Amino acid sequence: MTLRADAVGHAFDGEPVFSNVSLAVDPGEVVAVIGPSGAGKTTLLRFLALFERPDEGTVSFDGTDVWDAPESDRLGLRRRVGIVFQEAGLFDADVARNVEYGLRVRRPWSERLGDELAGLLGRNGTNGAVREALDLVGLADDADRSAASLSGGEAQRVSFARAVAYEPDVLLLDEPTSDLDPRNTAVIEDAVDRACDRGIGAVLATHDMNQARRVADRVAVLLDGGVIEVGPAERVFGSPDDERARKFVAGELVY
Ligand SMILES: Nc1ncnc2c1ncn2[C@@H]1O[C@H](COP(=O)(O)OP(=O)(O)OP(=O)(O)O)[C@@H](O)[C@H]1O
Repeated sequence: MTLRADAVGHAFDGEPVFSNVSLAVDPGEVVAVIGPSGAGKTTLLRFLALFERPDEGTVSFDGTDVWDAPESDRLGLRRRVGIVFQEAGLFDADVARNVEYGLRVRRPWSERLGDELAGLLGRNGTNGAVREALDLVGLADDADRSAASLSGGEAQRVSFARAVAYEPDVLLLDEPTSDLDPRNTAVIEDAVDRACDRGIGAVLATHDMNQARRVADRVAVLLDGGVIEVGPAERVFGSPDDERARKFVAGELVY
């Protein structure tokens, strides 16, 4: 499934953030959105997550304009997106419960009812998906640990597992490793790779140019109120067309 923003623009309290932004993510690809603080990376991800509607432009899934669709369809489409924020946001329960939560809230209620019945019969029904997701982030043996006992890096890996557990079509990753050490960062980057090998598309907002180089197939540079450059990572980092993009990726633009 392709998630696409077309000619999206938005202003907060009369202050434009960006205009005419178009970006698509296809199955299996990682698109990095890089740009200085305040450029609107999070705002763009929030539109792609269907959290809110942009002032201008459209957001569509496989050609279906999300905000033109009936609300019930929109809720269904929203379930096809997994989101990982900068902060893990786990609740006070064990690791497995936290990951399972993703499965429960994202699935239609009829399927959840199936889980409840399975639970009443003494079987969880979601164990396989939980274990697989934890395995992706190297925490398969930590399912029973309490979330409160995790390090920040481990908590963020659980948050990633929670987002992939129900097999979304698209993952939106908003600075998922900006607070993490290199080892935990590498685990998450590897998990992104493996999730995309399974056909999940990902949009990664990051300050970390090296991360974008390592992980992204395509890169969009969001700067000065718009996407000033978008293309294969190699080209955007190697020979961008836009002079501001060149300076930005070279670390010569100071904001
Ligand atoms: N809900 C809001 N109300 C008012 N202004 C907002 C709101 N959300 C974002 N903004 C403003 O929009 C601009 C873009 O913010 P956004 O968080 O999308 O940038 P960003 O590129 O993600 O920044 P960072 O890299 O620091 O996270 C900023 O000037 C911010 O202050």
